[in-house]
Amino acid sequence: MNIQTEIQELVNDRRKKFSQSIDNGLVGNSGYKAAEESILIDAITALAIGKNVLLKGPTGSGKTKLAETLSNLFKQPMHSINCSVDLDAEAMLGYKTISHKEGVSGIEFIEGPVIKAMKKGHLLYIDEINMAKPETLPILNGVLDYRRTITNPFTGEVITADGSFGVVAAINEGYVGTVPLNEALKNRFVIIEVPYIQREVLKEVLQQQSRLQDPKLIDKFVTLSSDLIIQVNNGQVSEEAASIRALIDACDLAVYLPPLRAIQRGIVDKVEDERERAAIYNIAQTLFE
Ligand SMILES: Nc1ncnc2c1ncn2[C@@H]1O[C@H](COP(=O)(O)OP(=O)(O)OP(=O)(O)O)[C@@H](O)[C@H]1O
Repeated sequence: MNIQTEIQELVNDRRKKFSQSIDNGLVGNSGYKAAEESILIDAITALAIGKNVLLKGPTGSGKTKLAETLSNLFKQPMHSINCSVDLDAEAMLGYKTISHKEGVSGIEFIEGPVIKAMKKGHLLYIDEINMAKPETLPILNGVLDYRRTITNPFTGEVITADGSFGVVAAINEGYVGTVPLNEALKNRFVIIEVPYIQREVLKEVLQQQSRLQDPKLIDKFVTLSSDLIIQVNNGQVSEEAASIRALIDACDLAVYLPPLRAIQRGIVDKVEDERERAAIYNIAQTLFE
């Protein structure tokens, strides 16, 4: 068998195994539920063959949930970096500190998430990758390409990642405070789009993750979400109005408060623009009054 066929079989086996896990519900009730199966299968396949995966989607679309689900499926713990303008090499790689062991003082290096994940062959999750300053992440270029290697600038140690090391990143393009992702960085990833789930899949997620149990109310919230997504696509309201996180908040509140007030607190008031807020509230009124 030539090497290409072998790789193909490896991937097929892994896909089969994971498709079965998905079919058998091993992703679990609290796992990521995909709008289309290809999202999960492609992310699994890319990781299985050693590609870096970039999850691209709006706020509250389940990117973190998907990363956690991948970590569970691969049985690989996940180490996270949360990007911000303050992110620096120390937050990614680690830092030196004074240690006192058995009465002797010395300098110790405390490993950060990148080094830990590389050495242990775990997953590295880089959240909001486009929130970091453009000059911060290039230090990871060698980690993110075929070299899988970094020279720790604080210790001089050359680290090559364990074979099972994997990288998942998340990006929310266009969100306030983000910068366009550097091309060389983006080029090192396979892109998986993570859209908002709708209809039956959304219903399942609400049933499993929110406190709300009333099936009629859940159906109305699912319709509200579809209507909001239409408005988002028409450019009438901003993407965050359709966030599943916000919808779960509104459903949870609706167990205790009148639904319209729950929607006001959970969804409407999270949106900045006055006109958008009024548009969302009007849609909710037509469904819940
Ligand atoms: N497809 C999905 N399957 C399961 N849960 C989902 C899905 N989409 C959203 N959720 C739920 O919605 C909430 C928000 O999801 P999550 O935090 O993963 O979003 P995110 O895309 O990482 O958001 P952000 O960009 O703001 O960090 C979580 O409670 C998550 O469980």
